[in-house]
Amino acid sequence: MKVIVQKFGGTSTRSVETREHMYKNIIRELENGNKVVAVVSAMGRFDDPYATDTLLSIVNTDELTDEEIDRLTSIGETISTLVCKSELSEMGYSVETVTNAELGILTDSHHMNATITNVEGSHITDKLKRADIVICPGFQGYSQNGKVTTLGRGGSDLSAVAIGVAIDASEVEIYSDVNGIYTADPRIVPDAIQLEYISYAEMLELSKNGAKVLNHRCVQLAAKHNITIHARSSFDSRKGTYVLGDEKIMKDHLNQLIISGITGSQNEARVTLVGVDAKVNGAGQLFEKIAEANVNVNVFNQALVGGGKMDISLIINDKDVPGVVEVINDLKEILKPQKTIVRGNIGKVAVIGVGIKNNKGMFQKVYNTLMSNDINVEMTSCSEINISCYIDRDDVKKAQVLLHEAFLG
Ligand SMILES: Nc1ncnc2c1ncn2[C@@H]1O[C@H](COP(=O)(O)OP(=O)(O)O)[C@@H](O)[C@H]1O
Ligand SMILES: N[C@@H](CC(=O)OP(=O)(O)O)C(=O)O
Repeated sequence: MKVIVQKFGGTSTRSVETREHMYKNIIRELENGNKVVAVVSAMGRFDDPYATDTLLSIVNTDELTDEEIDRLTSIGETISTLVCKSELSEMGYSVETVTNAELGILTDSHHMNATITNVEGSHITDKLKRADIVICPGFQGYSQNGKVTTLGRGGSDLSAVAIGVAIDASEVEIYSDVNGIYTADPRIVPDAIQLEYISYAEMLELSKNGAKVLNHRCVQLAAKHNITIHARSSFDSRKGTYVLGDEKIMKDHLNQLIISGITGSQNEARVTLVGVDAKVNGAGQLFEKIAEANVNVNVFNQALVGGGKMDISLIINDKDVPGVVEVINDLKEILKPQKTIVRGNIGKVAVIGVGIKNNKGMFQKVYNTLMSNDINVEMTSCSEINISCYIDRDDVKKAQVLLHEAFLG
C-alpha cells in the first residue's frame, strides 16, 4: 500500500459537479489499494461564496492586520476540507480531517506570504492508520507564536509538497482544470502543446514568470527533496506532466524540446531616473534603500549619458511603485535626477528552455519576432534558460501567441 498526496485547487473544489470529478481521482487510488492524503484549496474563484478573493472582497483589508487577513482567508480552505469530508463520508468512505495545528506546517511570522521553517507529519500519519482518506486544508501553516499564517497566493501547491516531504511521499499529484504543463497557457495560446516532462529548473522559471499552473515555491521545495510532481487534470484520467530533475530528463532523453514554454505577466512597472549625478555611487545607495523597503528589483540598467550624468532604469512590480518613489524622493539631494519617469503599464513575456544556452540566435529570434510585429521591447533580461522581454502590458497576450508560433508552431 502506498500513500498518495493529491492536491485539488479551486478549479477542482469549486462545485458539486467539479468535486464529483475530484472524488473519482481519490477513489481510483483507493481501488488500487492505496491511501490518499488530499490537500484542498478554497472552493472556486472570485464570486464563488467561499473562494479566497470572495472572502477578501467582503472586508476592507486596509482595516485589518496581515495576521487578521490570514485568519480570514485560511477559513476558505477549512470550509473546503469539511465539505469534502462530509461528501466523501456520505458516499461511504472512511475519512479524517486535519486542523491547522495538526498539519504540522511551521512557518515564520511573515503573514500572507509565510516561509515554511519545519514540517512534521505525525498527525497525518496517525490519521492514516484510522482512515483511507485524510483531508488537509492547503495554503496555511502556523507560526511559532501560534498564529495562523498563509503561504502566499497559490500556496496550496506548496502545502501539498511540504506534506509530501513530511510523510515521505515519492510523488505528489497536483490537480487543476488543465491536463498538466503546456508550452504556453492554453487559455491564451490554443495551440499550446502538453509536455510529458519538464525539469524543475524550467518549471521554476515558468512559474516565477507568470505560469500560475504551479506555485514556484512548491517547485523549489520539490527540487530540494527530489519529489516528482505529477501535474494533471481532475477532469481527465490521462497522465499529465511530470516535473522532475534535469539529470533524469537528460539521462533518459525525456525532453527533446529546445524551448519548454512561453509565459507572460502583466504586473510590472518601469521607473527611470534621467540624468543622475554619475560621480556619486547613486545606484548603490538606491539599491540599499530599495532592499530596506523590502522591494524586489526584477531588472536594472544603468547607462552613462555624458556630461557626468547617467540614466538608471528599474523594472519592479507595480504594487511596489509608491515605495520606490518614496525612496527616490528621500535620495533626491544625493542622486540629483533631472527627472523621474514612472511607466506603470509594463508587462513581460518570457521564453524558457534548457536549449537556450546551446543554440545560437535565440535572443535575436525573440527580439525580431516582437519588433517585426510592432511590439516595442523596452528592456530585457537573459539567463541560460530564460529570455525575458519587458513590453507594453497590452501586448503581452499577443506576444505569447507570436513567440509560440515562432518557436513551437
Ligand atoms: N504553461 C501552462 N500550462 C498549463 N496551464 C497554465 C500554464 N500557464 C498558465 N496556466 C493556467 O493555469 C491554470 C490552472 O492553474 P490554477 O488556476 O492555479 O488552478 P487551481 O486553482 O485548480 O490550482 C489553467 O487553467 C491555465 O489557464
Ligand atoms: N486559495 C488560495 C490557495 C491556492 O493555492 O489556491 P488554488 O489552488 O486554487 O490556486 C489562493 O487562492 O491563493
